[in-house]
Amino acid sequence: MLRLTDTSLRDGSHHKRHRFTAEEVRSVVAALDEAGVPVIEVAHGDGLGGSSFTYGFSRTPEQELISTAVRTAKRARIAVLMLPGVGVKDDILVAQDNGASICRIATHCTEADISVQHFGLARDRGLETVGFLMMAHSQPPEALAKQARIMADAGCQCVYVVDSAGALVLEQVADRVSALVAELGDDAQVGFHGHENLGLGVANSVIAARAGAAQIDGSVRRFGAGAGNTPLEAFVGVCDKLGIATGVDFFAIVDAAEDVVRPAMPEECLLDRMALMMGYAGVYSSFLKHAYVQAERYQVSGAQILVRAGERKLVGGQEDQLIDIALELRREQV
Ligand SMILES: CC[C@H](O)CC(=O)C(=O)O
Ligand SMILES: [Mn+2]
Repeated sequence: MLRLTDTSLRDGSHHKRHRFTAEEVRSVVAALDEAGVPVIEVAHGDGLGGSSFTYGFSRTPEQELISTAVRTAKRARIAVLMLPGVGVKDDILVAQDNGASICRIATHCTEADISVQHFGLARDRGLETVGFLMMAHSQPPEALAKQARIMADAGCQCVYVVDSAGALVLEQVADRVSALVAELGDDAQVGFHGHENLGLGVANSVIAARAGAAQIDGSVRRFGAGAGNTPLEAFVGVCDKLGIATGVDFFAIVDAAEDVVRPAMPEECLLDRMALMMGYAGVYSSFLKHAYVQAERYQVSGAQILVRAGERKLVGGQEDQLIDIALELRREQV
């Protein structure tokens, strides 16, 4: 059975500018759990420890949201995400004390070696582990496979091809997933995390599953960064039609999307000009809200900021360079 993880309470945190309340987490977890979603990720959008001036402060401490999710879920397991350097190892331990049982460690897709001690710690503590190779469009399949090997050797049980920019197109997903499957064999599973910036989340996820991915991420109602993530309810429906078992009830997840998750969203995640630029230029989806802020502050085009961010090949953590780009555009205008 394909294992699905809903990321709306983590990736959706970017779209909501990290303003989740405990009540929203309770109602979303209850609805997804009832629909049979097996894993629900909860954390600040930028992972454990992300609440900061750089990334935006959480309205509710993330550990409180995690323990609320754990207390609410009857069957689903609660996962957390952390980026080494944004969070620290103690954050993982606190999340485990609060009941999280899956630890997802994310690095830029050329930097897997910074995750080694985190996977070691998580496995020593009995946590299930997942690795995120972010911005996977930026590296060829063979290079990604080598990075996946580093994670698997460190104790990662499933390495994800993470299309952070929503820039991968069909075969590009298949090639990357297949390369990881070939490299990892029985040592670790492979997963896929998509974004909708070119409107391909569901198609890319089907292709990933056909190429051997055993775990797929999505967010109900696309509630995620950029144009959002693969809409999980649509993906479940497509899987039903293709005969791919997910264990999730299509009708229940559609109701959850409409009646519970949508009211928790500030607005729909749009496939608009800014989102399309990210997919086209290969920009980290979580830069979207930061680009809006700098475009407004310096009165320049947000789309142009994103196009230049793609040209500069910025990676997560370089949000401040959006300010440099905005200033550059401003100087050119003057
Ligand atoms: C900041 C972490 C990032 O949002 C992880 C992720 O979901 C992605 O790279 O797509
Ligand atoms: Mn994402």
